[in-house]
Amino acid sequence: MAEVIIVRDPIEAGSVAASIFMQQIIANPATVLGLATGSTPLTTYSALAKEVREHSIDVSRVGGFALDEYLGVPPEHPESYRSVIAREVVEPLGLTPEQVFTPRGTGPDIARAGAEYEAMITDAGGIDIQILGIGSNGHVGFNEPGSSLASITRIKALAEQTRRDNARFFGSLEEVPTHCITQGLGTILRARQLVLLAFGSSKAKAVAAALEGPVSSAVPGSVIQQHPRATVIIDEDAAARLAHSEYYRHAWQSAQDLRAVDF
Ligand SMILES: O=P(O)(O)OC[C@H]1O[C@](O)(CO)[C@@H](O)[C@@H]1O
Repeated sequence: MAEVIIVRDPIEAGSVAASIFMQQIIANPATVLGLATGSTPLTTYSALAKEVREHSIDVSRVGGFALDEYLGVPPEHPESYRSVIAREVVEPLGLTPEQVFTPRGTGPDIARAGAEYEAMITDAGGIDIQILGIGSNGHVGFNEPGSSLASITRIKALAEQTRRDNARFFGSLEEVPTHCITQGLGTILRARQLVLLAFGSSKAKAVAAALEGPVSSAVPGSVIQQHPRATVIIDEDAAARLAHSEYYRHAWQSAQDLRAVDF
């Protein structure tokens, strides 16, 4: 079972998650990060960048792999996940673009892009710590409901709900791509540590299903239950539908402990 930490707001979640990432990077300066996009990880990335600056952490050997990419969106497009990761992670953390990889969403022989990406992750020694958001329909990465629990990086169609959710990043719903390339649930489960975050009432149903429902491809986020080393950091609105929130609230103490970690 994942450790569940309920926090007051996304800022606090970001500082708790950044502490976990810092511990990992300090223990292993050649850490391979698994990187999510979307709005959820933003407070973690900015808190981590602040910690890295303030403690002059050497990140020259850190590597990174993004979870997913839109299909057919060129890397230089401002909403490609390559661009988003460059803005939100590479620049603030002081990494070079060569340290971080995103799945290829364009180019020749696109059907091979998933297998290529899997090979790149394997060659890098696997992902040490993966940050995850969860979609309002329970998706993680772009593994929409119905994705195989053993799936690897591949091309997928985006659910209509996900396209609507992500329309805010594009001019209109019509401009949101229909397909993506995403790490699979099997790829995600191979990461050595998972940190899943969720904020707001729109995520409450997905969070409850993922943490307390059956492990099922109907709720891709439920794979978190199968991981031996997973932490879930959620605000009170996202925790609102959990049946066992008293137990999880108890975990609030560990948020205090994590914040007190002295680097
Ligand atoms: O964080 P958001 O924008 O709510 O999106 C939920 C999740 O969906 C994805 O954007 C799909 O890639 C995740 O990376 C993200 O965390």
